[in-house]
Amino acid sequence: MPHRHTTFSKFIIEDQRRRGGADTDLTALLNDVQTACKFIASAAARGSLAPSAGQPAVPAPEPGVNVHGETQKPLDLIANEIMLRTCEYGGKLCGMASEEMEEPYRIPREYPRGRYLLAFDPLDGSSNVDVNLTVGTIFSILKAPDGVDEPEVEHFLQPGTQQVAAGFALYGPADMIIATFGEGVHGFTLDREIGAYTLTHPDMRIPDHVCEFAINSSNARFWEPPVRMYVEECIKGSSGPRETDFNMRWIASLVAEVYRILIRGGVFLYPRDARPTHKPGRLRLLYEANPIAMLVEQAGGAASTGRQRILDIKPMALHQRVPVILGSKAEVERLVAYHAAYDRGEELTFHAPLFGSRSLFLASETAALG
Ligand SMILES: O=P(O)(O)OC[C@H]1O[C@](O)(COP(=O)(O)O)[C@@H](O)[C@@H]1O
Ligand SMILES: [Mg+2]
Ligand SMILES: [Mg+2]
Repeated sequence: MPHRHTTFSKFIIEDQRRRGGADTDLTALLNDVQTACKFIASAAARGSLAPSAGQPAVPAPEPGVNVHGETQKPLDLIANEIMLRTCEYGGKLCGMASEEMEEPYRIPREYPRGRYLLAFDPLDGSSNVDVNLTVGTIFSILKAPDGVDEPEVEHFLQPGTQQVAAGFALYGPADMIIATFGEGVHGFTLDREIGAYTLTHPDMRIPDHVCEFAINSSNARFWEPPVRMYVEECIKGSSGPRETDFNMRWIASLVAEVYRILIRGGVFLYPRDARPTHKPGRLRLLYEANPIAMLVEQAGGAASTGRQRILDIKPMALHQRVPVILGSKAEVERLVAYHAAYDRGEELTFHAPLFGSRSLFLASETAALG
């Protein structure tokens, strides 16, 4: 077992040796990613204060509206610039894809190119920046197909099972990195005194016991019946079919929700819904759902769209959205079973004080979702 307080860099090298294959390119790339996260952590921690003397001035473009139609926050773009500038010159990458950039970013010709692709969400939970809540950065590392050093969109469209490493940084009361390098999930806390992420949570496992669910209930009227039924049962608690009480959480920061689930179990849902914008879901496959799904599965949980294992999805577009249901395995399997029963046209039966007196749902309900 690695020694606690082992640094992130040392852990990666030891982990590779233990698993019989040093990959200095991957180690170097992961070190660039952790350096970028330190810079973003420092920028996030300064909040509305001007950049400190020691912090590199990051000339970020003016915030606008990104490819998703979302208004960008200044920190979205500062974080994006930090990721690009910190990871582009190390010689391990041939391209990057970001939530904040419509097209892939190719490594400038003056830098050597490598065999990896990096997809990232520079700042996750952006709506929480102005209210000083936990945000993060999500990253996914893939191999570029052999011979490719001018990556096109299609080269990033690999199923999540092809990821060689994935993780997220948390910028909160403590700054952390939660990562998997293909075997297990490990948590590192930034020791601000020495400026290093050190191992504090080796081999994280998602507890099976569940008493919390996370979903944005303000969207309830748009949900499909399987999701409605699941949430209704949780809300009914010990007086309902689940015979146990549940608590609800919604932080509106995927990274913070997933970290909570890694620590104390539970389930997170951002399902597809009837709104034209959310029919395919809200979260993005390449740099949100896939890296998180790899972490969750490596920690003994499950991640599904409700109908398909997320890591098996063949991506069709760089910024593709997918429904996301993840967390403690048994809960995800329960939701998958509800979706399957529903898609077979079976009636989903529950008593619905919240949704009015109707207690039976028929497959025709799906019609509204098209
Ligand atoms: O605002 P909503 O609908 O509650 O959605 C919150 C979700 O959107 C996100 O903020 C999307 O991520 P970004 O902030 O990177 O765009 C997730 O972190 C979070 O789970
Ligand atoms: Mg995000
Ligand atoms: Mg983001």
